[in-house]
Amino acid sequence: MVAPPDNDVLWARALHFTHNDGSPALSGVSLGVQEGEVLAVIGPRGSGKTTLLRCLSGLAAVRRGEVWFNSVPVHKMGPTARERLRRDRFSWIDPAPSLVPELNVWENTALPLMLRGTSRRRAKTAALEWLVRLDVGEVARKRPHQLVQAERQRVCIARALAPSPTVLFADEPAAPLHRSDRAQVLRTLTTAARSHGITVVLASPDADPAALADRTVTLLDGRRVNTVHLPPATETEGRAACSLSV
Ligand SMILES: Nc1ncnc2c1ncn2[C@@H]1O[C@H](COP(=O)(O)OP(=O)(O)OP(=O)(O)O)[C@@H](O)[C@H]1O
Repeated sequence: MVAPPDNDVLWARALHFTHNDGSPALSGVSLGVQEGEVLAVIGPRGSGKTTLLRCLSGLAAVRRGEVWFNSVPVHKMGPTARERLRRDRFSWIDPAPSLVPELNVWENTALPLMLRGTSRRRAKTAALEWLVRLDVGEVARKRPHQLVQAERQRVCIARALAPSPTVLFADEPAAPLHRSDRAQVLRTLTTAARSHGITVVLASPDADPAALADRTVTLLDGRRVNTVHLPPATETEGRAACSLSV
């Protein structure tokens, strides 16, 4: 077994992944992510971006290939150890916002901090700061159902940044936003991550985030390729963006 390079916070080698129904998702992907780097993973729908992020973050168990986090072999961890790793070191943003309906916005944002042992008071202060930064400070006391989709997604982004994770996995984080909001939200996310030294792995079906990233990796049919033709962002917006009208 070859040890990963010292300056890579994440490192994957010859990653293969097949879904339970036999659908192939990754076919020998290798990559390294350096500490503090913003890495864009781009590729068309179904190219394996989500599966790659799930494998790197320990959400999906790796059966063939290796994933290392800070020289720790994630591929050898059991489900409990991977869950602890995700709770303590990683954050995740889904393309569609998902919040706890019974909690208000600041409580949702503070939750990951409290799960990591931060006091409620300190977690609330941090949550409110991040909500203001994401332009949703004024809805801090509302419940998720009182927000529009774009606001809920901004809350999810604040929640992911609030604990200052070592790595933030962002799977199409701007998908539910109007096109005019996307660049601003992606810029806020990447700027905030850089100022806090957070490593970001950001998946996108269009090339828009590449301009904000330090480096771009392109996937096609579960493999890394050098270039791929991607349709303009307007054609890749999909269902989430269509359902968002304020
Ligand atoms: N739960 C699943 N069961 C079976 N096949 C799946 C599952 N999830 C994804 N796949 C398949 O695995 C391949 C990679 O999917 P993945 O979601 O990782 O790609 P993606 O690039 O993130 O696409 P998208 O932008 O549509 O989310 C595709 O062929 C997809 O149909």
